Amino acid sequence: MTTVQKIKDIEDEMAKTQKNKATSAHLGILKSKLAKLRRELLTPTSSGGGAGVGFDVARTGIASVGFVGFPSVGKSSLMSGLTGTTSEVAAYEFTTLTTVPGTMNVHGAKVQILDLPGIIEGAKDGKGRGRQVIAVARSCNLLFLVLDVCKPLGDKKIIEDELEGFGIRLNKSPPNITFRKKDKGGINMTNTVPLNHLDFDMVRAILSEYKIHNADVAFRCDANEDDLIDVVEGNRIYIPAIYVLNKIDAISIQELDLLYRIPNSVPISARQWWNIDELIEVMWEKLDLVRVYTKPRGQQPDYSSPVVLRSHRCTVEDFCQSIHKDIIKQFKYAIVWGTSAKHSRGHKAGLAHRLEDEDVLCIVKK
Ligand SMILES: Nc1nc2c(ncn2[C@@H]2O[C@H](COP(=O)(O)OP(=O)(O)OP(=O)(O)O)[C@@H](O)[C@H]2O)c(=O)[nH]1
Ligand SMILES: [K+]
Ligand SMILES: [Mg+2]
Repeated sequence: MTTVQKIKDIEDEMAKTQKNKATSAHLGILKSKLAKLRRELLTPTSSGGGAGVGFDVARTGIASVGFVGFPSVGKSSLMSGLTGTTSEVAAYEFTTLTTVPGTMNVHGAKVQILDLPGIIEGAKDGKGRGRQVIAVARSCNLLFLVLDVCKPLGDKKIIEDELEGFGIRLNKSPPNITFRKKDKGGINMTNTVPLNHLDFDMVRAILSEYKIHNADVAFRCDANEDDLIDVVEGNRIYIPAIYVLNKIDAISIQELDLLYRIPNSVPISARQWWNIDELIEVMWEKLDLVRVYTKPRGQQPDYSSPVVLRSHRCTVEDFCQSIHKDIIKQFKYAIVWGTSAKHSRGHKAGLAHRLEDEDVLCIVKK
């Protein structure tokens, strides 16, 4: 039996099993089995998995945004308009067959855009080029899930399931669970908040499915079995996503009003180039980048070309590293102006100081 068939069998069994107190541990075990099989699919082999020919492209820019969606929803139309790169647009499905890279400037930051082939239901299990597409998506800093407004909700669910099945978690942060394997002592479970979805038996059942019989598990969030499996599996990727609802030129104002209720969504028309400003604003927020303007001593700051950092690595040291590795050796102190500075005259800071968006920085050398 192939891995895909095994997955299908377990999914069928889960669908047949009623969810209640008596079956919850059994369902937890099935979910763990499913997670393990999906990991097998993810692991690159000679016959597939990973990114493939035409899918690996050179990475440029401070961040990359992948366009994922069903065929012909308008991914290439949007990507061509944003980047000025030509990615073929046509009325037939599967026009785009590989990763097509382009770059755009978002508020001073150079961002790479990756146009991808359309995916279909079953993509994660090897249908179409789905696995290659999703493998590229896993490596992006932000995803645009492009949907056709004429059928957004059904498509949204299918695409989310495809990505979830491949270990991608959208607009979510890692569950606050710490998990440590031990040599002996059994399973020791603690929680700082009430647990409404898990009890000791379920936790033990899930862990034993992973042949883990001795471990400390500490829950600091109201986790469910999926969260626990994610932590045990450990290869989950948490990526912010924007639902780009395209082709609003084809619907009425009333229908548009309803669409605005979908969280993390931006309705646009790539054809008419409507509401692209809002899309770029939301994109900028989700990218969570930090622009730092350099000020040479005794001169005005250079506002034309900021040094752009990612928000989890934005100390003065990260700033120096991103310019040149030798700057650290000559570094004496920095003077910072902006929201991270304690006073407006300029704040003397060391390498560990965390910078904020639009700070101005002057490096004083030894
Ligand atoms: N009405 C309307 N049509 C659009 C819009 N954007 C794209 N289209 C049309 O939708 C069709 C598909 O556009 P593409 O940009 O090729 O779509 P894609 O998602 O890249 O398609 P694949 O590469 O085949 O997956 C083309 O005929 C476009 O002209 C839009 O905003 N409104
Ligand atoms: K197309
Ligand atoms: Mg395309």
